[in-house]
Amino acid sequence: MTTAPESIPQAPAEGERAVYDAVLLASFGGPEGQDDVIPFLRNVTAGRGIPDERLEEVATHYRANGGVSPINEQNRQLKSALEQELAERGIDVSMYWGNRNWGPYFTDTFRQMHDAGHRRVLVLVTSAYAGYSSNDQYLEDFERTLKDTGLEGELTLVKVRQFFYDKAFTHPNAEFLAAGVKDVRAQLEAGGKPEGRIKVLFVTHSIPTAVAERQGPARIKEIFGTDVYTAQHQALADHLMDSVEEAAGLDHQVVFQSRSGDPRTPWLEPDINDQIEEDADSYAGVVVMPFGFISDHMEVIWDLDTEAKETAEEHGLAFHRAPTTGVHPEFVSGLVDILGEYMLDAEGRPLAAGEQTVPGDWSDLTGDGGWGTPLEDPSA
Ligand SMILES: CC1=C(CCC(=O)O)c2cc3nc(cc4[nH]c(cc5[nH]c(cc1n2)c(C)c5CCC(=O)O)c(CCC(=O)O)c4C)C(CCC(=O)O)=C3C
Ligand SMILES: [Fe+2]
Repeated sequence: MTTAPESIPQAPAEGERAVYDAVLLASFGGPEGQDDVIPFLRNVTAGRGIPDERLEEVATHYRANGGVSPINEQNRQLKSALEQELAERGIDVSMYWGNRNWGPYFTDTFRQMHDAGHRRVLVLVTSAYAGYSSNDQYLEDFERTLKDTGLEGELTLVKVRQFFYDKAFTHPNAEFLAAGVKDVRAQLEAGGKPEGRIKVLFVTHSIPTAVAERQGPARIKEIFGTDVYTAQHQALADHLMDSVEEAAGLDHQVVFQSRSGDPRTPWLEPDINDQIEEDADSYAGVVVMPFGFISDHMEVIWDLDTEAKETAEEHGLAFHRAPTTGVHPEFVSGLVDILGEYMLDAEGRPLAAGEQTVPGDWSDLTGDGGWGTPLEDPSA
């Protein structure tokens, strides 16, 4: 079992505990109609050497869904659920929403917040893990947006910590795992294979191995024997398997989806489809846990509900795709607890606190020597 002896979350840094007047929900963004699809994909891949054939292929995933990604509607729902939870707790703060790749863009949201008189903004990013795409790239976006809007020195932004190790994220996922195992057991029973072996596949977004290798700190690489991006997922997967009774004795593995970029550039493996194929002779069913994501956006519904499901069916495996945290009540209230670690009341006390459930020292999960050029095209 790969667990660190100490449990240390990332604490708010000096000066990050303050009185805030706005909370920004910061996300990826997605197209909302057929005409948006290609401009959106160009925004996502700007200057990063994703081949046109790959863009065309990804476009078909969106086109099959009317050119609409579910992600924006999911973020609207998360924003209103957070607003409701904040109001119920009497926390007086205005909520905003902005995206990296589609409207409402950060530039518009930043101006809107400033026009409304807000100066100290607490930022919640819709990614549970620390990594270049899920953390640092957002910080780069915020810096560029402050420059572009001339709001440097006017708006102060503080991004809250990652939360894959917090009850906000682990409790709903534990519930999903238990339900998934029960469902696959029921499917096997109904199919006359009650003794069939079940495997739990924990799936997350692949990233280039070179980007993963640049991330520190070294202590985590030593404990887990892998890169820090994978280690965060491994720690949560192990924790869920340990804490969910229904999953006792089952095999599990962290696998990856949605690789892109130049085919010659190595990305983290195995791909979920390859792993399902490899496991087909040894197992009767799979529980797929998309715990790399917080909502059922396009990458989840395409790569898992379409592709991975087909792969499993081709090989006669029972299949269950677990939900993502979405607007699960424990997720929403747990996120407000985490926001509350940073927000001080009139007496200078934090309004709330999250709770670390995955053991380990998860402080300071950044790129050790800088990220370099994370996604350079080897053919360039
Ligand atoms: C780690 C990670 C997360 C998880 C953390 C997080 O949640 O933030 C994530 C989330 C998402 N990725 C998404 C969509 C896309 N990602 C792409 C491309 C890429 N993702 C990468 C990494 C990640 N991505 C990387 C290293 C690339 C290569 C180029 C680049 O660095 O940009 C591309 C380009 C086309 C292609 O797939 O090649 C698209 C369309 C959507 C929206 C889905 C929707 O519309 O519902 C979401 C939430
Ligand atoms: Fe992505």
